[in-house]
Amino acid sequence: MAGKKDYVNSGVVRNREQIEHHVKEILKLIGEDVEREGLLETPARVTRMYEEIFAGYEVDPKEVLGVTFDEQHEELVIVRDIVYYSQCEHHMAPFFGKAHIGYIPSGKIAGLSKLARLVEAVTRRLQVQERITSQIADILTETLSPHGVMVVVEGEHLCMCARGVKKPGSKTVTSAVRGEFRTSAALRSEFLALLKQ
Ligand SMILES: Nc1nc2c(ncn2[C@@H]2O[C@H](COP(=O)(O)OP(=O)(O)OP(=O)(O)O)[C@@H](O)[C@H]2O)c(=O)[nH]1
Ligand SMILES: [Zn+2]
Repeated sequence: MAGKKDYVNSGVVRNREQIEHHVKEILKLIGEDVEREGLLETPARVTRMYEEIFAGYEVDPKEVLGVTFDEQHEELVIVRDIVYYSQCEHHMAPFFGKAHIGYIPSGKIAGLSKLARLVEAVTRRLQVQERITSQIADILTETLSPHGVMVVVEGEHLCMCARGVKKPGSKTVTSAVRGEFRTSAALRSEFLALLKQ
């Protein structure tokens, strides 16, 4: 089912009425007037937004890489600057940034768009950045059996900007290395150098 179209969270669609009801209750509990004009449609809007931002639950990330091609290119492939939006599982606040994926194929390559779809599948959920990073690396390793994988994810977390410690502009960078990237500092440097170009 994954990979060919953009997904909505059908669980959210099925439970639309209940979610709308609970959003309305929260609005009341924070002291809002749910009858004022600007808020009348808000529970429905929030629910429609959940359909999109939690669409990843509908996608098996491994299936996204179901279509691969046999190709004897055993050199570094990088897709960088893949923009993602996710929700922190601690506060349900957005975090967003860019994911950079590099791998060295071993006879099998992935369609380039599928790497971006993989990022979508793992980020459109409640997440932590570290797990996003390692899931991408592990799923690529499992599905393509490449010589190596390196993933770098950059993120800005609104739960650290708008509230709490209030440090806007701080960036979190996470990386995951698998296979030959683990043992070769030269490969890791090549990947990082190509990210800067
Ligand atoms: N490691 C990691 N931490 C995250 C991520 N997103 C949010 N957090 C952190 O999750 C932690 C939750 O800490 P708690 O002490 O339970 O929650 P809190 O009282 O709201 O913490 P503060 O944000 O420090 O006010 C915070 O330190 C957040 O910065 C993430 O992707 N990775
Ligand atoms: Zn948070």
